[in-house]
Amino acid sequence: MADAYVALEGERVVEARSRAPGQARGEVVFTTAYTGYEESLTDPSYEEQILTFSYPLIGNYGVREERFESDRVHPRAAVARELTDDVAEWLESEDVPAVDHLDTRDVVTEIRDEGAMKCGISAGPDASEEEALEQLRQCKHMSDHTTIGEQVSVDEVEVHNEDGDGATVALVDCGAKGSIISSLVERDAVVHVFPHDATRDDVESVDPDLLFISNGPGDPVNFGAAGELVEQKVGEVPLAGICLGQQVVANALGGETEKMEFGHRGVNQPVRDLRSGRVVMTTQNHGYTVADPGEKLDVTQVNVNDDTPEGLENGDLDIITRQYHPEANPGPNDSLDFFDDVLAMASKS
Ligand SMILES: NC(=O)CC[C@H](N)C(=O)O
Repeated sequence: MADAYVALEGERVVEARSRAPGQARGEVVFTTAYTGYEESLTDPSYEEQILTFSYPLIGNYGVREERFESDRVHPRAAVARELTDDVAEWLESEDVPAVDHLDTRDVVTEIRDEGAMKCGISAGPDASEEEALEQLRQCKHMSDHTTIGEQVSVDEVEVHNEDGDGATVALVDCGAKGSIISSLVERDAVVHVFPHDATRDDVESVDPDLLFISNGPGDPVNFGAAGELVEQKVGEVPLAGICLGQQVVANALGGETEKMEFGHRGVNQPVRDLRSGRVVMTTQNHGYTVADPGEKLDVTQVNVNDDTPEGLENGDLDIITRQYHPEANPGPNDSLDFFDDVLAMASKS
């Protein structure tokens, strides 16, 4: 007998098995990544979403903290065909509901056909179809999480590699993955991590060589302070951005973003560099995209599958951004040279 229910927009309820009890709601998304469940489940960009794994067996190499991208699980719930006990116990200890033993091919197909959708989950001994539907009714659209930045950002400035010899980076934490910080630190940068609503004065107090806008969850228009900072600092200091960071930079410089039908989430998204013609495999996790880069930014890289902008640049203003995750984790390391490029830009400033 089912002890978990997944209610999808349109009020279709799918029966499942509870692996970690609780009630949850969020936009249901899927990742096609076949490894890297620890990294995905701790990626702050999944805040307020329900993460479905299209790969059928999740957890087969355990759970190790050193692979975490932040200090907690961010999706509101996890859905898989089969979750191992290790993962189920971890999610239960984090109070994050998890369900399995449902046909995830069916859920993924529905999202692909109908687009990103709201979802409600009820799991455990007290689970009911009605509760799953109630969660669904209370679910908000991702763009309506207007204060999501507060949920995922540091409260106070943190400094990494204070004695480093490299560039001074002001990283605006909109929900930064740990691997972005470690990729910069490995290149000897001194990284000052600022709250999502840092002001121009805050950032100028460290006299940065590079202003870096991190990844983060939801609609980039809800990160107004970061956008304002970009507007104020453009031309004065080199600028870099990853994922939400690319979107914030584009919006601040006269471009526009929009919600995608069902987004890109996985570790084998092909990206073509328009200058070299080279294609790299990339890690992605985004539901919004740059619809119009504006006049100041050139599209330098595109997604091979749907032509959406994957890289934006302005050589005169020293701006480089990526829609994908060059820091990988999970996923391929093919585009780690992004960090060398942005730090080279910082050192000539
Ligand atoms: N990984 C991210 O930074 C995600 C960017 C943005 N929140 C989106 O969903 O498009």
